[in-house]
Amino acid sequence: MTERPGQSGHEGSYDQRPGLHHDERQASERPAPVGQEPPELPAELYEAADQIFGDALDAAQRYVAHLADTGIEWGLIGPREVPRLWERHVLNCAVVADLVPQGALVADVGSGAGLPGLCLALARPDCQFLLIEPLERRVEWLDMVVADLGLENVDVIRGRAEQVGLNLDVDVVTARAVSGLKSLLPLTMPLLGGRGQLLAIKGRSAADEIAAAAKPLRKYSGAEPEILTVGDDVLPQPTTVVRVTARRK
Ligand SMILES: C[S@@+](CC[C@H](N)C(=O)[O-])C[C@H]1O[C@@H](n2cnc3c(N)ncnc32)[C@H](O)[C@@H]1O
Repeated sequence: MTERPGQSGHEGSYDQRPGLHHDERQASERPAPVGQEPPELPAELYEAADQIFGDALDAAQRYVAHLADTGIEWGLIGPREVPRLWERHVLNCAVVADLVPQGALVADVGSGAGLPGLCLALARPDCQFLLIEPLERRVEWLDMVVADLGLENVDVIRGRAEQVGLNLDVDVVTARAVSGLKSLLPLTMPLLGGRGQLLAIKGRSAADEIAAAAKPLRKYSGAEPEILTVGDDVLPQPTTVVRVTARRK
C-alpha cells in the first residue's frame, strides 16, 4: 500500500511540481490578504456555518474571501457566483462532511477551486485530504490558499486522477461537477481501498446517471449505489450525493 501523507514523512512526494509544495512556502511568499470586500455570511446561514465549521469558521470566511477575489480574477469561479458562494458552493459542499468516516484519507478528484475538498478539509480536521487537479493554474491557486489558511491536513497533487492515483488506497473519494457518473467511476474507483466509497455530489440527474452507469457500477462496486441527501436540517437546499461502495479487493 502507498504510504499516506502524514505517516511517511515524505509528504512532498505527492506534489509533482518542483519547488511549489505549500509546506515549503515562506510566510513572506503567501498571498496578501484579499483586497476585495468578501461576501458576507448571510445571517440565516450563520447557524449552519457555525455548526459545520466550528473553530474553522474564520478560516472558512477567509476561503470565501479568496474565492470572491483571486478565485474570480484567476478564472476559477464566475463573477455571478459571488452572492451565492456560501449557500450554493461552500456550505453545499461542506455538509458532505457528515458522510465522511472519522480519520479518513480522502481524495478530492477535480478540485478546481477546492470544491468540495477545501470545504471538507476545513470542516474535518480529523481527516487528511489529497486534492487532485490537473490544471497548473488551479493547482497554484489551491497551494496559495492552503498555505494562507494554514491547512495542515491538505496536500495538493497536480495530475489527472487516472495517472496519479492508482495506489493511493484512500478511504473516500469525493467529486463535484467533474463528469457524469459513467465516466467518473473509472477515474475515481481505482483510488479506493476495498472498503472505500465514492461520494459524488450530484443534482437532479442522480437517478438517470446511475441508470446510465450500470456497466461500470457492476465492474467497480458490489452493492447498489445510494442516493443520499445531506444538510436538509441546516440548509434551505440540501445536497444530493451518490454514494458508491467499492468492491472488496
Ligand atoms: C467543472 S470543474 C469542477 C471543479 C470543482 N469540483 C467544483 O465543483 O467547482 C471540473 C474540474 O475537474 C478537473 N478534471 C477534469 N478531468 C480530470 C481528471 N481526469 N482527473 C482529475 N481532475 C480532472 C478539471 O481540471 C476541473 O478543475
